[in-house]
Amino acid sequence: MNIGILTSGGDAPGLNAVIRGAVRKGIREHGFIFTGIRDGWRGLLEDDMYPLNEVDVRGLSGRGGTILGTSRTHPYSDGGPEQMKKVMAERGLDAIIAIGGEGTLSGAARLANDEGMPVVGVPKTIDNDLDNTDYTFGFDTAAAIATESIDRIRTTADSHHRCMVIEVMGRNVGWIALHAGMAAGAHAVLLPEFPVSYDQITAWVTSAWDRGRAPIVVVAEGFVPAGLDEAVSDKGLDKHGRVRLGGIGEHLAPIIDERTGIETRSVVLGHLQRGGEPTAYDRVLATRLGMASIDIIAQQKWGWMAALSGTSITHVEMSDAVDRLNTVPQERWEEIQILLG
Ligand SMILES: Nc1ncnc2c1ncn2[C@@H]1O[C@H](COP(=O)(O)OP(=O)(O)O)[C@@H](O)[C@H]1O
Ligand SMILES: O=P(O)(O)OC[C@H]1O[C@](O)(COP(=O)(O)O)[C@@H](O)[C@@H]1O
Ligand SMILES: [Mg+2]
Repeated sequence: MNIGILTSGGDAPGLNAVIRGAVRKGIREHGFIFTGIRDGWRGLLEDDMYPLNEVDVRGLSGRGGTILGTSRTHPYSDGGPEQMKKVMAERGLDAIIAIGGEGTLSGAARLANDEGMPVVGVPKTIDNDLDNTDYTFGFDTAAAIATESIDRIRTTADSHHRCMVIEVMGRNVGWIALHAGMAAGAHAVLLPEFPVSYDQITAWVTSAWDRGRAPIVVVAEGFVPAGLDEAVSDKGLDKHGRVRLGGIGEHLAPIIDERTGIETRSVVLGHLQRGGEPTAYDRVLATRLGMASIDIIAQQKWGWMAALSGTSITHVEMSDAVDRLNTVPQERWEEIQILLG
């Protein structure tokens, strides 16, 4: 079999480890050959691809980014499934491994289930917003980078007796904010799932200040202050029409400053959270998921993806994983509140 591999959506540390795991296992166990498709669905629509062999994936488990490149190109644009089928036939591709988040896998599920295409998936995202898999690779690395950044910001906050607001990624879920906030000992943690009033934020900041601490506020980019209808975003749309989140940190800092009298600054961690080497946890998870995608192909389970359940790698239907977002549950929110303020 000739297997095409593509990476789509925002990059996540561990993508290269998936590619290496899949290619190694596919070649060694099944004698498959591989084709690297550039920049997600764009490469499949535009026939931009190249042969991928064992030498190409050498030493990749710890390398950040994706050697294949990525994009947010929609699979139903520019000729859509019919064009992809034509390219696959010309190239002799027998199956596609799509490595992506909820957007990419929604597309992959449609291509497999509605168009009859031989597509399987591997879940990735720093946001950890995919259902039916316990954790996605990239999340552990992003939470670790955010934690280290908050630790660093704390020393400057302490020195200047300031409040610092740190805005982290995550789109409409608060996993990165929750884990980094808990790991770094933040005094306020603000998640998209649970609106919080300015009064409550002010109370947490003041309580930390009154104990002699420089208050640390971690806010997820998708957080919606109580009373507002939608996330505070000042960045408009990306070139594919998707809302670009970000701006809540800059929104909150002057409000906290004015209400508490504590000098307040905000920092946006941004793409730093996605860059560089994956943690050991993400390397192992990504490698195992990549290898499992080969089992799914060997069993011709089109429309399925590899997933993590506890410590085991399982196979689940992609459509189930994208049905709903994996949001932070109420009990995790209640759990962290005892630590705030
Ligand atoms: N329901 C859908 N069906 C088909 N394609 C989709 C769907 N939702 C999103 N996409 C495509 O997948 C791309 C990647 O999704 P995005 O959310 O940006 O990244 P990720 O795959 O990491 O979640 C989007 O830009 C869009 O082109
Ligand atoms: O890289 P961009 O296009 O600025 O997008 C930023 C978004 O990508 C992410 O880093 C990852 O999102 P996806 O997994 O959906 O690609 C989000 O946390 C963030 O909102
Ligand atoms: Mg997404």
